[in-house]
Amino acid sequence: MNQFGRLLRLSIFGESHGPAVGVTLDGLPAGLALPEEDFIADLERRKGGQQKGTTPRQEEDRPQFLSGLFNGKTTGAPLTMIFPNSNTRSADYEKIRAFPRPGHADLVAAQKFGGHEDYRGGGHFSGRLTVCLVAAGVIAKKLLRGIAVEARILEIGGEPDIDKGLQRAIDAKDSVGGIVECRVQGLPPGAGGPFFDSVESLLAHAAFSIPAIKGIEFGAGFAAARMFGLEHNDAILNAEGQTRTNHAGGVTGGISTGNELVFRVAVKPTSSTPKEQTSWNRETGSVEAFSVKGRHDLCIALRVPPVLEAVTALVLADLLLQEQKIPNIIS
Ligand SMILES: Cc1cc2nc3c(=O)[nH]c(=O)nc-3n(C[C@H](O)[C@H](O)[C@H](O)COP(=O)(O)O)c2cc1C
Ligand SMILES: C=C(O[C@@H]1CC(C(=O)O)=C[C@@H](OP(=O)(O)O)[C@H]1O)C(=O)O
Repeated sequence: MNQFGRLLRLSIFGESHGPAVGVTLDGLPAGLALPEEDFIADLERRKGGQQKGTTPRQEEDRPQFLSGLFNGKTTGAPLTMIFPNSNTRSADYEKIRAFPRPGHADLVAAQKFGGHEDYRGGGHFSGRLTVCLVAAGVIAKKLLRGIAVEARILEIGGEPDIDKGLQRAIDAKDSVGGIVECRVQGLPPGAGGPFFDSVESLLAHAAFSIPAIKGIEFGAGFAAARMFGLEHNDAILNAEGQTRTNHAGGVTGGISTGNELVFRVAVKPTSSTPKEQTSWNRETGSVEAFSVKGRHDLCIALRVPPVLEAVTALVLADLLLQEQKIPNIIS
């Protein structure tokens, strides 16, 4: 159930206000060096509290290795890392327990799990678990030698000037969404398959596993629907499949073309907006006004780039393992 990947299998576990969140990666090649300092850059990029508009909740976010690592290198056995939760404020959630937050998982979780779910901090649904994805992504990036995966924010609240987009939300005392683009350079042609394991299918599957992602498009994406064929076709320039334009975003027939892989995701505005809103009160049974108090990201998109890079790297590493382009033992 809570597993993703074919040869490189990822599972994540834990709750935002439980003792820890964690990740197990199975199928990793043996002999891959994993010094702790190699995790720091991406984990720091994901951390909250570093910039305006992100949660002030501060966690250390350093991996603790429980298995799969010996003498600083992967053993080939399942690798498990955990990230303790130490800065939780669960009382915030007791106060609004009567009100399932619109746009958050509170109500669906209660419906599905009958009230047994850990609702504190969004429990297992929380963006907190993306620390696990980022750590696993650091390892996947190491497997992608010569391939660069980079994501950046394209706009916040429809505004390409990110600071301006964010300031509008701060002034409005409301949350805001955004668009994040991911580009991959150096991906060889031949990864992916025509149907269920198309590069787009797998990346979409992985991207939608990030909480708050509501849309994805590859290359020209939805704009392709408004083009004529001649405009959209990417003229092929040589036997390597290099093309003059890249409306396909680096994938045709579900298979990587060797051109740059380009896709964008839509990140919704944080449901836990500071604004007063209404919800069905599960104690009184009536619809009432309430507001969320707590330490929330005003703009989740600010935190998404390293997470998107991570899931992208995981998908591509899995596909390249299948293509036998990554060895089973790293020497
Ligand atoms: C890095 C990250 C941080 C997030 N921070 C918050 C937050 O502070 N408050 C909140 O309500 N939702 C936050 N979310 C989004 C919720 O986790 C998400 O909306 C919720 O689990 C419901 O899932 P859905 O939006 O995919 O439907 C965050 C998501 C990510 C990826
Ligand atoms: C803890 C993180 O983000 C959390 C994601 C989140 C949510 O609802 O997704 C809600 C907030 O949780 P809390 O109310 O416990 O502060 C964020 O802080 C993190 O990203 O490490």
